[in-house]
Amino acid sequence: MRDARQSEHEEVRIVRGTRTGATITVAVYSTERGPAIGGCRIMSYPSWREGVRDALRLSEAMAMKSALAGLPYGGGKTVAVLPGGGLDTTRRLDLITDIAEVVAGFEGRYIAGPDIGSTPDDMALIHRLAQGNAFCRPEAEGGSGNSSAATARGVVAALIAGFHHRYGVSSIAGSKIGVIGLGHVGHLAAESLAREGARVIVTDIDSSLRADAERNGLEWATTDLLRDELDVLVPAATGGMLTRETASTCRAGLIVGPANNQLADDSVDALLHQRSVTWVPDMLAGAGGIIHAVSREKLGLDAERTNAVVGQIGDKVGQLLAYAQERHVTPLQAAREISSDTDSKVNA
Ligand SMILES: NC(=O)c1ccc[n+]([C@@H]2O[C@H](COP(=O)([O-])OP(=O)(O)OC[C@H]3O[C@@H](n4cnc5c(N)ncnc54)[C@H](O)[C@@H]3O)[C@@H](O)[C@H]2O)c1
Repeated sequence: MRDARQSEHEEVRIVRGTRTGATITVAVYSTERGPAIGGCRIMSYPSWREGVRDALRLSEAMAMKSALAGLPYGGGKTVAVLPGGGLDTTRRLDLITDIAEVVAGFEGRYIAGPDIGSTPDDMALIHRLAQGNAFCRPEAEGGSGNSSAATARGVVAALIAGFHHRYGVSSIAGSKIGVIGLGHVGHLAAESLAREGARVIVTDIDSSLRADAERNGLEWATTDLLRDELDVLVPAATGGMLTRETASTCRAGLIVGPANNQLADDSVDALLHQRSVTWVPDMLAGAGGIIHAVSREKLGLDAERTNAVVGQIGDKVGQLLAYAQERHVTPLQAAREISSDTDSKVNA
């Protein structure tokens, strides 16, 4: 039973970077399954408290992601609040060094990875300064490199499995799919879905991406994808897009995408469920990248075997949605129950 007065996080450190003054939060939700892993987010926030709140939410989601993916790791997250006015190259290196110092203090209980605002090169520096506790260094330095392609592969596997559950067919050819966010993951996923024969409509706040998208067979949206009639909506931008308001007007039958923390709050999951919109939890749909990093760097699997493990996300999505249907629970409840069940098996 949750006691709302007590933190569920195992450990949270909020540190003012000695070189940059940036507020850096490292939140470790749990190390029960193994060391906590989670990305390092560097972005601007309205206040440092918002940064801390994001670290708390994202680290909990990472714990669920690891458990659902069956990885021998717990969940953690770093959030560094970008100082006003941004950072030049030297100050940015100072910030990564500040972050590495905090990561090093966890002595292996937390392992960093890239996320919004950080790169495989940053992980190489953290790896050097924090006793090797960073994933996804560039391949030339012995790491598994950028994980976006694996994340996109996992999203496509999750989408096809979700499609089968929702519509009873496995082929997405001819379906209408909307993708919000054409960044590292979004553009790879969108192009791959178009290759499968879907009509893929895309949007991004960066309109300079339009020409490239159209060259690659994607349609640029002229309407609001969050309100359009779609077979599938793919949130691939930032989190929090599914609010009570957008969920109550959303006309997609299925929502599945990589964006972390898509639901503004847990009540949105229930609202989507009531409205018969099938939502695939992002903790599972977006797990391809972390599965790739762990499989290559820690489990020593080759590229082919790693791709096969990433592809198993499809089976896991099918199982999760079937579990939710059989027990009359929402997908988020199902994800919580399945992940805590795998945690208790680890602890047994
Ligand atoms: N990269 C990975 O391997 C990975 C793994 C797991 C989860 N994720 C999550 O998936 C999402 C996408 O990751 P990414 O690496 O492609 O990020 P990215 O920063 O490369 O791309 C995000 C894109 O979304 C666009 N965008 C932002 N706000 C938008 C809005 N309101 N409407 C439309 N477009 C908007 C940005 O312009 C950008 O092009 C993020 O939430 C990330 O945390 C990524």
